[in-house]
Amino acid sequence: MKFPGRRQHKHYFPVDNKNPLTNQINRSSRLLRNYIVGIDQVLVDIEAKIDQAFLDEFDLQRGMSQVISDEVTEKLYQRLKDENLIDYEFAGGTIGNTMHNYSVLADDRSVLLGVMSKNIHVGDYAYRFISNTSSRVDLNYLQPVDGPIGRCFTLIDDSGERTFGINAGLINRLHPDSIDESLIAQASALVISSYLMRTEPGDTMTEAAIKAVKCANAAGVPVVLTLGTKHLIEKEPEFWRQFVKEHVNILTMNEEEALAITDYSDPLQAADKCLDWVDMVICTAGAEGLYMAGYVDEQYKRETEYALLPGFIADFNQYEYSRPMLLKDCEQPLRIYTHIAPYMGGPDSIKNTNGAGDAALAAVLHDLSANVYHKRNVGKSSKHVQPALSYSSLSQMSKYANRASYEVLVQHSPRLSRGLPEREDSLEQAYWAI
Ligand SMILES: Nc1ncnc2c1ncn2[C@@H]1O[C@H](COP(=O)(O)OP(=O)(O)OP(=O)(O)O)[C@@H](O)[C@H]1O
Ligand SMILES: O=c1[nH]cnc2c1ncn2[C@@H]1O[C@H](CO)[C@@H](O)[C@H]1O
Repeated sequence: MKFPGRRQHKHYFPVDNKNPLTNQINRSSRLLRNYIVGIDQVLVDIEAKIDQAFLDEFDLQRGMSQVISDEVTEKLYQRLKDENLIDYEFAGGTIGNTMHNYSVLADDRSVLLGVMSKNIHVGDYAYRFISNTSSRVDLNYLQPVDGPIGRCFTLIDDSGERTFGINAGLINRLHPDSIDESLIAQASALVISSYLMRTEPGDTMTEAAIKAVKCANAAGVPVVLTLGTKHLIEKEPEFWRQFVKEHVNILTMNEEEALAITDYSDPLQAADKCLDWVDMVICTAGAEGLYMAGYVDEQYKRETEYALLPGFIADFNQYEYSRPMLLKDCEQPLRIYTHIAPYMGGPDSIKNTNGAGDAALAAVLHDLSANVYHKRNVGKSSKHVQPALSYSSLSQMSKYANRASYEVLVQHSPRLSRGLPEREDSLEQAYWAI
């Protein structure tokens, strides 16, 4: 497992130095591995450039992720083909992307739960999904189904706004019996999305997801929820508040979803509100960058060396150098916050923002699982006197998340094709130093 950049010696791992006293990871003994689990509606993205008239013709609401019938799907697909509008067809799904990106960044195992067609033919969607997914993503637990996986028409208009049309296939047929409880209980995190609750009568996905969540809660495995799309939250904000409060440890959202669940349009204020319900919050805010919020016990707080920032909470970044903790592990909890502007001010030209938030989450998951990995293998390290949730500080994680998002913005696909460079040619070493 590697992090990008060169960390200062005491923060850097794996450790180059082979001195057995300073490096307790003995490379000749077998290291204890860890993994994360995600559940998704297994989808292939079909991306095309369209205009408003196209959306109107197919009765699609701009900016939304909406389910479309087989009949509409066939007409829509035919139109895209006839007019040569399709840019690419590639594995997608918000959690599928996150697991893939995590495995690419961490060069380590993640497990994806969902369905997969029993009969696969070269070139079909199921084939494409598998062949566009990192070999580090363990697909052995997918539940076979007698029919197609889903298709997600990712329709991009001139302003860059994307509208999703989902042809569900059998994506919501994941059965609770396919949730292996011991797999979940031993994971470093369980990652789900609000989309898993958008099902039709007869579907079993929601039940399966709830089973996995309850199992993770009982085993003390952090549950990570990504809010998916604001419209789902706007429909039932109270349900989501309750769900998040009862079951979720880490909440990820963009500023629109944050507004839908908290009623606050200021991402910092919204993140702060969410700390009433969860242990850690990641709120992406497009061109404004990224906010993170969490808890630390008073005795472990660390002051930032950056300038203090004004905002809804004055000097909100004061303790951003602290490593976040679960609220239950804090004797005297202190709320900590950080903000980071887009990496290098954002790319000169954005190819596509689709999946930028998924990539940020993948980076945070890498940091979280690195902490579990290190704790399992070097349990006596002074690093683990503090029962922290992550390996790095809130500030450091936000840099990593931001860097991963940038990589997605400058390519067409929401999935990374390689890890991040260990050294950044374009950056001072100091960017990664703390
Ligand atoms: N217009 C932009 N300019 C610069 N950076 C951007 C821009 N849009 C996004 N980013 C970067 O990407 C990150 C995530 O963006 P965004 O808030 O759009 O995610 P999202 O809406 O959750 O994406 P998705 O749901 O597609 O994964 C931001 O924190 C920022 O670093
Ligand atoms: O209903 C859905 N379920 C699962 N994933 C979805 C849904 N709608 C859109 N995306 C996925 O979100 C990713 C970008 O974050 C896209 O790749 C798309 O596949």
